[in-house]
Amino acid sequence: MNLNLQHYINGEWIGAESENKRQIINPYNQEIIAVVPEGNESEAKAAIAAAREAFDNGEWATTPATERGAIVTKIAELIERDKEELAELESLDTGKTVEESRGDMVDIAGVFRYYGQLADKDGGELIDSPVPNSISKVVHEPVGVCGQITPWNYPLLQASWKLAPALATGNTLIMKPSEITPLTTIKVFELIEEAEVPAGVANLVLGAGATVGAELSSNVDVDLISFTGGIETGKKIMQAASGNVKKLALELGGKNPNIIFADTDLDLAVDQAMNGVFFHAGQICSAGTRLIVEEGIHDTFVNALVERVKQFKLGSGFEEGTQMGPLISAEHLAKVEKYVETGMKEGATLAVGGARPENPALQNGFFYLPTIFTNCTTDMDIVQEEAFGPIITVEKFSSEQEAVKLANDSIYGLAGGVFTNDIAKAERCAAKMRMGTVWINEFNLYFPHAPWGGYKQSGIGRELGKLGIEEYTETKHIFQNLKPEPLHWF
Ligand SMILES: NC(=O)c1ccc[n+]([C@@H]2O[C@H](COP(=O)([O-])OP(=O)(O)OC[C@H]3O[C@@H](n4cnc5c(N)ncnc54)[C@H](O)[C@@H]3O)[C@@H](O)[C@H]2O)c1
Ligand SMILES: C[N+](C)(C)CC=O
Repeated sequence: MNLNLQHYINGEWIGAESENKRQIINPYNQEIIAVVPEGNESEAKAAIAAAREAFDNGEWATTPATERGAIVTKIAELIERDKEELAELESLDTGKTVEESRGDMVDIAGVFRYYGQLADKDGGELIDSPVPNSISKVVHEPVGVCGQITPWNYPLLQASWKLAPALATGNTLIMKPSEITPLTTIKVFELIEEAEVPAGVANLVLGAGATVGAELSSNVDVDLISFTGGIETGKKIMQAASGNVKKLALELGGKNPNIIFADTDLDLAVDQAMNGVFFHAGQICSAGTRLIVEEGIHDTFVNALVERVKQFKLGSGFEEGTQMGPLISAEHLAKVEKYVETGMKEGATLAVGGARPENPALQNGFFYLPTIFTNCTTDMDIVQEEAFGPIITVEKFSSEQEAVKLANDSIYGLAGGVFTNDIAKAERCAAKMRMGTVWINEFNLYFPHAPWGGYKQSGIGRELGKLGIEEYTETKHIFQNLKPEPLHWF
């Protein structure tokens, strides 16, 4: 593997000689695909010191935004140049199909392009000051040193949502990818180096959350922590960040409702219900795993969905025709199996799946069959909790109000969908659904221009769009008195 399997700190690749190593496993066959250094608090502290020095005494923060934007755009061009290598690395690391990874790489280059062109579009604002003979202006400045922590399901996509805006706005950063899927993040740091981002501005530390991640979250020299991952980890990071009142950006879990009205196009709704869940074996924060179906079409819809799901082809992400790869790890497979067991115990009806595949060719991978539970009720754990796998629960509703009530009965508020031909009804539902993204007659579509993030326990703040770059700025009001005179008040 032609990759710098090391940390990248202060412009240097280090760690090859480290005795602490971690094996990176291909979830399709459990083969070791790489061995990387396992960083800990000392590497994290070294990276934080490099980022602090680069921000406080370097030139990145004061580099003209146009120049920073050009460098971020250069990274996009390099990603496009190496997109096939990146896609194959991503699929090797995560098990997702290479077709999905190719789509991710297009999205990722688009994120860097979007923020590359946005970098110099915020010249601040002159305020029409109410004070005579004065100038009042508002400017946006970089936050400072940013800790960035990402999950294993979309390693480079979630990293791009953090790296691109942080660099575009003149911040310095320390990126910690998930310890189980670091390969494409390592590769993008090779491209960051090739794009000549100054040493110390962007740093990469490989390692676990409880060591490297915890240091980034608590260290007083880190000004902002941007985290994407599970709710429980997010709570730990909130606590750790409170030490120096860091700025927080949290992108957390989801249990995303997909409301199917009887007046929808059935084929469309069945097709989109699968698109909403089974990409990457359902390991998607915004997976529409909570189907809420109008009574009148429930049986027809479920039967059609079950028949389509029974045809799924599971296999290697590199094999032509594979529709679903493995789950990420043995631990995660066990978690998904536990949720299926819970669903059975709670009285849900297993309509399809509910087991590992019997295909001998898949026995070395962490495979699980696409699974659908019917006769589900909102009080069930299988309905309320994020299994983060290929499991759909189906509830019934009889009125628009009931559908929205069910959709909102959740601690989560990341995303949701509504399928109906009555657009006024769809808009009424969208207005009442308490979540950061609502799709009407679509599911799981996202692009750099629109903000992404959650209501309730699905997170704090937004990534993507203009809000995604504002997360990485502080706002300052500069007031200038043009005719200063003593007040003689005291
Ligand atoms: N909202 C979104 O945009 C979004 C996108 C992708 C994934 N997710 C969520 O991520 C979760 C799956 O990812 P995961 O299993 O990698 O999540 P996770 O919370 O287990 O780990 C995420 C990252 O946090 C690190 N980490 C773990 N403990 C830490 C600690 N104490 N301090 C600091 N860092 C720590 C991990 O090393 C990893 O890099 C799901 O809940 C999914 O919904 C959300
Ligand atoms: C890529 N995204 C954020 C839509 C789903 C992540 O799990």
